[in-house]
Amino acid sequence: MSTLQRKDGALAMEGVPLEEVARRFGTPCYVYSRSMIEAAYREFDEGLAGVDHLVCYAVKANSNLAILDVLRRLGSGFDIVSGGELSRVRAAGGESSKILFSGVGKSEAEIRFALGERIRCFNVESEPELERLNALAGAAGTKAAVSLRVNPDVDAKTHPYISTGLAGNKFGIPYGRSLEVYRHAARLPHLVVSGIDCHIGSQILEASPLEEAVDRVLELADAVIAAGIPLHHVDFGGGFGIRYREGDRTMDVGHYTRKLAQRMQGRGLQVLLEPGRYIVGNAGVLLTRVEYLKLDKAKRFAVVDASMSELIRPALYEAWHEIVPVTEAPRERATYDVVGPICESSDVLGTGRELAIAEGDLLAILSAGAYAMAMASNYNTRPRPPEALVDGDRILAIRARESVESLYAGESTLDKAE
Ligand SMILES: Cc1ncc(COP(=O)(O)O)c(C=O)c1O
Ligand SMILES: N[C@@H](CCCC[NH3+])C(=O)O
Repeated sequence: MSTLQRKDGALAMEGVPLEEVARRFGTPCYVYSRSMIEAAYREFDEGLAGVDHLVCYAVKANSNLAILDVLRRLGSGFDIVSGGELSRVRAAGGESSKILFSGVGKSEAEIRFALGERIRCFNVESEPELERLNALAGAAGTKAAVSLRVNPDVDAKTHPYISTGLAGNKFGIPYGRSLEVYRHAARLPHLVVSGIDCHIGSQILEASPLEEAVDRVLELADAVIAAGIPLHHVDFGGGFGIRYREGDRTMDVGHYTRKLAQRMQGRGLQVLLEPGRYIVGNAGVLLTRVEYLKLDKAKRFAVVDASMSELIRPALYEAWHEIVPVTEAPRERATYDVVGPICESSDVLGTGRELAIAEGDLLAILSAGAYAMAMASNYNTRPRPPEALVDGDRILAIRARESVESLYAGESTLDKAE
């Protein structure tokens, strides 16, 4: 929304008309704004300026190398959840000493890789993971820095699929067992206890659950320190919600972080956060063209060339993304379900949208910077779209469209199978 301005009826991102991006790269195509990404990162960094802190961008939201590079240049750390994300952060020049490794299912190979890269900290999610990490660090002749992800049992008041901090979720170590697990971790020879972390969910729009989690985590941090186990940092995770729909409220990140900084003054603990969506979500759009306008009895469909393969959020969470024509033109206004070409009834990008459009028109699906390309698939053997970054009045191609040949190659593997 705020990434875009309309000039003479045509939508532009920073200084670049979106029609020009579509002409250059075709559709569907993701487009991101560098200045929006930088501004969102700075809200966290400046809010926490009063305390020792590190903002660790959650790579899962969008792992494009150019975006990682933009953030690295600002001093960002990175929260990763796989060996693949670790490779990408390293390829973008991200420093190992600023990488956190989260996730409930770290494989042996991923742990070995991360130990070899000497990352900053493993956010451990279970007791068996603690044992595995200790054994692998010992075998590698090193010590692993660990933080325990505790499950504070706080209701994030978000969609149940993206709520992670309630008892009964698969994430983290139950709050009540945490102190005991800290005592055990401190005795393991190949681990160094470094911090404590939590993450209660995503797309959180109220500060109160986040603040409740801070209370719970700090209470536990005090108990851990009192038990003679020194801590270096506290990591309050990510989850900061963005505005998807005109009129929706949004998190006041500046207020939240300034309050948090005040609260952490004098504690001697570094503050870490892991925002993903807030940094890139509103900074991106998905461009798509109308293929057909179809009337089915009483219902009108706008069949576009993007689909749930490029933006699965509406199908998965019934999420709302604004859909707007890129160029305003005198057209008949009607109400459409905007759907893609995929053979699933859930391949819907928006329902009941009032639009003045015609076949061939270019549409922008807004707030598609986070969990869009990152969750894209090749379902229906569709090549994943290109990505472009707008930087002032420049358009940078930051990932080409996936090669059609590689997807369509009709090579038989039967006679080659071993
Ligand atoms: C451990 C962890 N940290 C950070 C994030 C980033 O969340 P968000 O994009 O909502 O800020 C997630 C995803 O929910 C996560 O699981
Ligand atoms: N992918 C989800 C959020 C999950 C966050 C990762 N734990 C979304 O698009 O909203």
